[in-house]
Amino acid sequence: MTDNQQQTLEQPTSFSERSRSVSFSKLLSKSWRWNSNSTGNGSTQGSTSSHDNSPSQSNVKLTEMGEPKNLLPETIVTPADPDMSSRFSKFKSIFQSNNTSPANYTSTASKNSSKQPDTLQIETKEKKLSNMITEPQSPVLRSPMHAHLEAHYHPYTSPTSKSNPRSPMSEPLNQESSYQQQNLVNNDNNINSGSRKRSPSAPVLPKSHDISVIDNDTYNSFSMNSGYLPPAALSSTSTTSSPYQTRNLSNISLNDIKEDEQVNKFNQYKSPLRKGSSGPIQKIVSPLKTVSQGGSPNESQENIQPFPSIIVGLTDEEMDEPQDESILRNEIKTPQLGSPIKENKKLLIGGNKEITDITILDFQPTEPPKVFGDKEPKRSQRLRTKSFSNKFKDITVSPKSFEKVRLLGQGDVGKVFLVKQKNTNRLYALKVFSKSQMIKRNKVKRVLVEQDILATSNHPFIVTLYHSFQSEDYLYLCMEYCMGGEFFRALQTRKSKCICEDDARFYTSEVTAALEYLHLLGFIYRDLKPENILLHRSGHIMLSDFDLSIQTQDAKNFKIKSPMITSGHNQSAMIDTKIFSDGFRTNSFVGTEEYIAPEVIRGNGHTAAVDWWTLGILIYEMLFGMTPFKGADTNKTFSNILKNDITFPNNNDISRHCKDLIKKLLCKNESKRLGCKMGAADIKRHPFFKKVQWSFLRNQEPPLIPKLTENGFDFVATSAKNKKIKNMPSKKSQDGTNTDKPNDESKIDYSKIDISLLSLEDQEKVMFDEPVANDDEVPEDDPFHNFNSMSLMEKDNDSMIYGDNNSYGKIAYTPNSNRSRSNSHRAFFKK
Ligand SMILES: Nc1ncnc2c1ncn2[C@@H]1O[C@H](COP(=O)(O)OP(=O)(O)OP(=O)(O)O)[C@@H](O)[C@H]1O
Repeated sequence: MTDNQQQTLEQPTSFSERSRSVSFSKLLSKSWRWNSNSTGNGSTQGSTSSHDNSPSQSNVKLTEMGEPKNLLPETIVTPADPDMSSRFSKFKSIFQSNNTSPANYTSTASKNSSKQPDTLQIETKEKKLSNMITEPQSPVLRSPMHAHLEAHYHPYTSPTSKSNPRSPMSEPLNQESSYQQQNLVNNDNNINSGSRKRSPSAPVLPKSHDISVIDNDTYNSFSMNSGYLPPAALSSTSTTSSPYQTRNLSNISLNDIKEDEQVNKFNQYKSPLRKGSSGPIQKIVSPLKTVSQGGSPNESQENIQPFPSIIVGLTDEEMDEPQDESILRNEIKTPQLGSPIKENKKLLIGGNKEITDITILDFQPTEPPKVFGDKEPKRSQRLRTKSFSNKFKDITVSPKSFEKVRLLGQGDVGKVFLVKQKNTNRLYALKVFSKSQMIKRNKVKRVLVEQDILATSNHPFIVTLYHSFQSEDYLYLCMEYCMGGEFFRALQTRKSKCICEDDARFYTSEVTAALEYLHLLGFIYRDLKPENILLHRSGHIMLSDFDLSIQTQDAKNFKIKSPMITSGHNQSAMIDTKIFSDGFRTNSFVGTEEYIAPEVIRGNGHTAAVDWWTLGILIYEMLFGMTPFKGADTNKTFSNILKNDITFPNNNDISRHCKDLIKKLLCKNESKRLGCKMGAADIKRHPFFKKVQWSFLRNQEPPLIPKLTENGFDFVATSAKNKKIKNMPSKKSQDGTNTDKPNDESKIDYSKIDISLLSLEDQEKVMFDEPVANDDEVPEDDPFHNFNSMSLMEKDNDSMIYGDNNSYGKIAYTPNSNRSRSNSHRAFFKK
């Protein structure tokens, strides 16, 4: 299809107004509490949804689940505990004060948790329950996201920020708002097309929410009181009339981080979708003990589970079978290193009969030899003992090794900077997370997952992690700089906001390969969307942003010796990737509104099949410039996702095979969806990909090549300007005194500085000035102890060198004229 032809496609009218990109996940990290004093009011602050499909307009008033510090702000104060004398004690204390649920984080944290918060927690929950029963009307759903957003975008007018001064987010978020606006400007500068703005990472939400949710003839009706939808789903059922809702929220990623609670609810409730279901149908296991740092502080005592708990779905027959308890706990009884695991038939491989070719080796690390005797540093072995750890060595850089070039993007707890390594001139994308923000918003486990996936991955279509390290106040992930930025932006530069089928096939095949790889490692990505696909300077894709992903099993313990190779296809071997997540379900509410799979909305647990659903939406969006189920509001979108059949704009240019692929990926029944049998292999075998040479994907000519425009960012000038600022900013210690010291790091005691009191500009300076904290300096009871600091071996470094054709400049995307001739196996060998 030519570009001109593309212009004839139906243009979605609302699309130009749509802005998107934020993951709900980033915002719904906390649970909810019933708050009769909530500032929100459905009748006064925004109309409730008139969603006509709602059978039960049950309304409730919820607010962010009170962290203890919300209720008792004084508990935030760093306690004068002699055990907390380390530089990290302030985070430990914040962490502990946030952590009311002992099992959620480290054992030490739990030991130190006071009883008071727990009591409050329980009382709050009881109140919530009783209110749910007794208070029938006028609910307003208020979430941390609302508070965040109102403060974020309307710092002067936000009722939340005014009336809820104890919100942990108000102050920092108000600070952030200007930054984000600035960031928006930066982002806008990056593209020539201004037709559809990308929202920053935090969306504006309406001030009131209608809790009525999707009525679905096919899938039953639910209401708030049914408890079927997780709070995140409910929260996202936004109304449209709030003055605060200045942009569409459809691409906010959803994430109720409280996976443990979700799991428990899920475990207890009887799904209306399961005919004949008469009791709990899942068992909970927690195979990821290594990632057990996170979790919500808001769990009730009885719901305590180490994160992330994974639901293992068992069939009814399986439920009747007596289960070996150790299997249910996912324990692997393998006495010797390297011994094949015998007959661990169910949980490892989901009872799939076809997996007999798989031999799984136990890579459970043995105790590392103690070369230091008693003085062995107490550093975390989380990543160091993984099979891929020989890719890494001890950290070789620190924040000071980098010089900021510019801000690339911003999430709610992290900022991504383009940086230049001072001594090598290499360019990187440095993602910097504020520790205090992560603790306050329960994102600790998320960043560990992200680090895990990035460190584990070694794939051409997954962004490379070069260094990860921490300072006292920040965590750093130093990644390959993807010069082409977001694929979303590249799409926006096309006149029709879409690309032709052939080009879509290219991107789809690369995304499929990346998902296949992730699934092979046991990860479910869960947040596929054009915003999370970055473009390498070559034009190939790079998946990024893994903080919503989940590991379905502890992949470090398994290695495929002889993977099942499927036959019958005309080219490269197909691996059954589904076995790596087979039988696992998790019920977090994660994803992005327009991309979210029906099973996630239903709150019925989901599997790796959600990634194939999102792939279907992605293909659709690439081809038609809009997503297929977008509604006027979130309710409608969810309703459409659950009920509507897929329809295509009237366009004959899209082939039958392509439509068939989309239809099969967007099958609402996940057990019939393409990919449900053998994962990626099912997708790769679809006729749409008939001509795709899977083994040669990275040698194909990409359709769009990012090119730097002439008027690139003037790094030299900026750099000179930065150097003029010689002194460190004025700093206030936590007791309020001005430390006002010059930029002499040896004299700055960072442990006494409350970074959040600094201006954003000054915070950034600290980001690039703090000394690195080596792993053995981070106490075992520090919430970030398990964030390993490591550097990739130099030989693997393929990052861009600063100065290569203004590699920091503005980007344009040029169609690749070589593409049509070169995308074949033969053309590759002719070169
Ligand atoms: N490796 C990279 N190269 C170039 N740009 C990047 C890179 N990583 C991230 N970015 C930019 O920074 C933005 C934010 O990054 P990322 O999505 O990882 O952060 P986040 O906090 O998870 O944000 P979000 O809330 O949008 O998911 C991205 O949308 C992208 O524009």
